[in-house]
Amino acid sequence: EITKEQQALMKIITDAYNRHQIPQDVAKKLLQDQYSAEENFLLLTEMATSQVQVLVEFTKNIPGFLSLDREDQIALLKGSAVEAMFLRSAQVFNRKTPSGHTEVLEERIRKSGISEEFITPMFNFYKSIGELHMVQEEQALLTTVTILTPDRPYVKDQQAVERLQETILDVLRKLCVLQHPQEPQYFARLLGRLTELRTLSHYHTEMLASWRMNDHKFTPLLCEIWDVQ
Ligand SMILES: O=C(O)c1ccc2nc(N3C[C@H]4CCC[C@@H](C3)[C@@H]4OCc3c(-c4c(Cl)cccc4Cl)noc3C3CC3)sc2c1
Repeated sequence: EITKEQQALMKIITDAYNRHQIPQDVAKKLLQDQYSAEENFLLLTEMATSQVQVLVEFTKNIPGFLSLDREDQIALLKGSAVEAMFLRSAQVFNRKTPSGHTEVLEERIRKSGISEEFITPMFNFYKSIGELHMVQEEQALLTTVTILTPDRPYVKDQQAVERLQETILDVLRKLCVLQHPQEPQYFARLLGRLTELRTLSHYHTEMLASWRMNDHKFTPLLCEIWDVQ
């Protein structure tokens, strides 16, 4: 039911998704021993910066993305970065063999000056993603669907983005039927997570504002992608 070219498309995207990861020496920094709120924030800033770089590289491998209008490419990246990073980091929290980073990452996030009202929905999301037991192809395609959301702010040619997104949604829908035959609603559940991601993205804007109120500094790349400072 999945055509040859859909198989090829899925392979390109999944291979790119697996190839572009945070370098292990950066991830390892989570394990170093300072645990002050300041130290945690600095570490999380460094990791977010590294993850944005990884995200930009991954996006270049989405077939058709580089053919979009240049400014639209930027608008899609800016509009989806937080959501894509939530999806990517959900993997860390839901790994079968916890890489030891899981606990320390949670610890550092909980103690980095983020208010409880954002921590709760954040970890509920991580849990709800875990319950889906997505295969890596589903994770890669779902992240791609999130990046190719046509109605992000400042996107001019929404039709062009919609065409790309629909191509990916078609493959994802078929893959869900194949991977979860006992659960016909699985694809709908996956798309429901995208709604949850939009809510988290709004919380994230408030998280940034409260960090800034406490005079926290971000890196130039984070300032650019999140329009802060
Ligand atoms: O492959 C691994 O082993 C591995 C291990 C740890 C790890 N941590 C990663 N993070 C840590 C952090 C949480 C997930 C997204 C970002 C990357 C990073 O974001 C921190 C962050 C966030 C953020 C948080 Cl706290 C949660 C979810 C998403 C984001 Cl963008 N917002 O602002 C910030 C910076 C403080 C400015 S990727 C990763 C991979």
